[in-house]
Amino acid sequence: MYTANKSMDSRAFCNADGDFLFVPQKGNPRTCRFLRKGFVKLLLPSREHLVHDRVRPTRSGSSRTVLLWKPLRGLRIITECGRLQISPGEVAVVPQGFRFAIRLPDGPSRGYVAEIFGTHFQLPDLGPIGANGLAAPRDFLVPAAWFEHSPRQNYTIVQKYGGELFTAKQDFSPFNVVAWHGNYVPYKYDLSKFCPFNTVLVDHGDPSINTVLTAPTDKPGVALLDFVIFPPRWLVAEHTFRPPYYHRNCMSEFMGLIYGGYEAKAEGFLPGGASLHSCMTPHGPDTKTYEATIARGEDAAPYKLSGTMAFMFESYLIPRVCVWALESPFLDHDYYQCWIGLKSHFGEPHSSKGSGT
Ligand SMILES: O=C(O)Cc1cc(O)ccc1O
Ligand SMILES: [Fe+2]
Repeated sequence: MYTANKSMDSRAFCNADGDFLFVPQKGNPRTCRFLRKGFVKLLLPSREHLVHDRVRPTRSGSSRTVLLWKPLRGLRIITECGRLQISPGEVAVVPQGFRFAIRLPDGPSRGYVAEIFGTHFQLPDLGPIGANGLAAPRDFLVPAAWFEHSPRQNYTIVQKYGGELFTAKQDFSPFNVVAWHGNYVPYKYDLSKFCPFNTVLVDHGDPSINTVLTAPTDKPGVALLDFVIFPPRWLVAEHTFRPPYYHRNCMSEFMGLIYGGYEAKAEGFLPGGASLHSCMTPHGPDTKTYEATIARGEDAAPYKLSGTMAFMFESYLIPRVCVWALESPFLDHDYYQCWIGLKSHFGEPHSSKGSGT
């Protein structure tokens, strides 16, 4: 997880070890007001970026809708191939070996980063889904060539190699590539473009159905890293406990929340926070979510989860939690409390005479 309050100036980073996946969660909110909905639509990739949507009284006594748009700018990533601007709700991949600098055009930023070694991200096989669905290749955007011309004194390149950081000085900008072609390149993706699939009758599908990008291993079914999202979608399953099931997983699950709430946690899991359920650690919805779901009963109508974007980094490798995280004052020592009070809603088995069951 990162926080940043200063742009990289005369400084670039290069990861010789692996690829980075950036998931910005928050930038400096700038509130803009537009009274004409049509205008807003032109500017916004999706409604999910509308943080507030309120009805305000006007002087004449009638009320009108005021849309408050918070663009929540995230990061400007300058790479040797050009520049990528990513806001919360978008993600970017900078593959191994690219030099890049991060600028904060709108002030401090915070978010999540995953690093993978030994392979690269790719789209998951769609299997029986066929040709179309989930993340479409056309929505992955690559930068246009951009370069800095003027000489730069004392430019520092920080190179991560074998887990250590090395620095080198040079008197020119590394962003001096005037044109490029090829397919090994940084890219970005807007998560609101994702086309989610979900059960339309019964049962709860595995979250792997919402894999945006995967870094596969040579063992089918387990990934070095799956980047999975939990986007806005309809829940319609009948005779089904619709939230995530209670489970243990052979992979480890690191989850973050970009905005909104997460369907399995009524309390405690906030945007910008994270949870880690290591391999084989049992987990599932908190007591409040469980009780609310049971109370809705068997005949719950179709229901839309909206205004939310959670994600999971899921890996077959066992993550080691660093000292910084373990000693963080923000560590939730009481996390287990979210399951206190879970109780069975099963009744006594019906005794029907002579049935023997
Ligand atoms: O644990 C979690 O909240 C993530 C998750 C979501 C889901 O819908 C099914 C399985 C799963 O691990
Ligand atoms: Fe899980």
